[in-house]
Amino acid sequence: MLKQLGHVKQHSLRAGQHAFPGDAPSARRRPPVVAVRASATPTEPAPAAPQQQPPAVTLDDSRTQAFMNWARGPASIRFAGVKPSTFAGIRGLAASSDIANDALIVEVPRRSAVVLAPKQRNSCPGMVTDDWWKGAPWFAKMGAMLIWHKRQGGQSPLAPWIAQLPADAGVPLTWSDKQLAALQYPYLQAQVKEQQREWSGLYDALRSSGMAAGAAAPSREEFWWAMSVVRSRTFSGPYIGSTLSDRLRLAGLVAALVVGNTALGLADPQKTLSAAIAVFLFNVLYEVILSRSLKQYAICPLIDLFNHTSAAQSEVSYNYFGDSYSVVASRDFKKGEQVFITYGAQSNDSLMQYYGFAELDNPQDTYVISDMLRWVEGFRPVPAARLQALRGSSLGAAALTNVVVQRAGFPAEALQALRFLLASDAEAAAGVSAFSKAGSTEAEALLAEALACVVTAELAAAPTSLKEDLALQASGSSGSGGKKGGAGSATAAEAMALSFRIEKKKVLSAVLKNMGG
Ligand SMILES: C[S@@+](CC[C@H](N)C(=O)[O-])C[C@H]1O[C@@H](n2cnc3c(N)ncnc32)[C@H](O)[C@@H]1O
Repeated sequence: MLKQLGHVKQHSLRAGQHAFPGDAPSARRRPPVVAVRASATPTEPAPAAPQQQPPAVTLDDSRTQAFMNWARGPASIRFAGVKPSTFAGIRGLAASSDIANDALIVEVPRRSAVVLAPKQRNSCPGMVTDDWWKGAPWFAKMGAMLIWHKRQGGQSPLAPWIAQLPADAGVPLTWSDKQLAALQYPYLQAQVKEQQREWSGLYDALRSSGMAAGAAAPSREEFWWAMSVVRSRTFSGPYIGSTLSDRLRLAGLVAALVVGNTALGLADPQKTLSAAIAVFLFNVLYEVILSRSLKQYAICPLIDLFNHTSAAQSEVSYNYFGDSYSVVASRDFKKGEQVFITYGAQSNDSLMQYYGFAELDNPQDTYVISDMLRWVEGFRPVPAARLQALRGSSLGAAALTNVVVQRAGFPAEALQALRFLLASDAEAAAGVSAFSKAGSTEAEALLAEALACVVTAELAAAPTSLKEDLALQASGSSGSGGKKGGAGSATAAEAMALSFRIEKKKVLSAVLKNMGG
């Protein structure tokens, strides 16, 4: 085993999109949840039964061998106890020997990672213009960096890592409308359409004014591939402006100035020393403060082979003293087991959109009801004046749009809006603000009935039931007769869409169960 990191200053990094709250669909921000019935104790999702892990099949194709030789050779990646393997066809890292809790498993020096620091200069010289670089979002810059390295071929110091990247990230971004429809989930379908528009815009901007003179533009497929790879493999965390060696250099420089000043008799030695200490401390404190607000992004070869489970506790950390990224085991692993890390608390919506898979019984999963008002109207027509009053209130109709439902219940704003809509004219005269808390037993019973109707209607609107989907999955078919193939193929997309919609329907069924329905 490599040395343990217990005493070393570390900063945890998170999977890419977490760093950008503005990037994250609002659905990923979990609102406070309110049980739909005051009397009902919301049941937490039952702890998932330990799942039978598929056996590890060691990967020893020539690309993997070249990559591992590069990792332990020129890239100076330190690793112990893990090896690339597949598990039911999915590549990941298996324990090659027993691993003890707290053991350092992988450590990647910064120079062997693809890193984007704040205000980093154009890192694709001769390929993109400085103007494009300044205005592009982080994942487009890192995508351009991947393409830049790819174009360097064998000249790139990262060539063996680039060569073994997946040819298709398998995310819904590139799915057909039919495949997107198989998600049976309007919220994510809308998110993916929005992403397609955004990424098309980024590509058009790159083509129209972003390429340096004489450089050929990548194809749209290549640019989207690079950005998808980036979004599914990047971790982000606080940015530390200087490494330890930078700081030691600064301390050396300050010390030299003090000695020089004193030797030449230019100033009072006591004052010079105080000023030097102040300069050094200011520099250190400035960077500590800076590191809280600035982010760095990193794709770390080998670490990027860890798959995710929300049950794992290991995260990627930046190790300041070693200027490296590392992963430490958060429990014991037996030889042959898959070693997972966590990409952070993520619902299946973001796992599906940016990583192309849905986690079974994901405790972080939610269900976003795009248009709750539609189902409320089905339960009981809402007078136009009442709706008008809701729209004009501080809550607004947004309280019933993209409503994030957790297994334990509905968000407080949706409940408040619904109580207001269901109230009698006399009660509603008090205004929306009077409905933030539970009302009379009868009013709450009516609310629970309306919510059960909403959930049932959302489930019924899906073309297939949970039972049918489970039967389809058990039969080994994804239901559309797509052609067979690996990740990114029609069959893989349909199988992913099927497992995703099963998980979504399980969330809604749990909501109904928690309501006593
Ligand atoms: C950081 S990479 C992990 C290594 C990846 N499996 C590979 O072969 O390169 C993230 C990608 O791995 C896959 N992945 C990660 N965790 C997974 C899981 N629990 N189930 C299925 N696929 C997973 C997804 O395709 C995701 O986009």
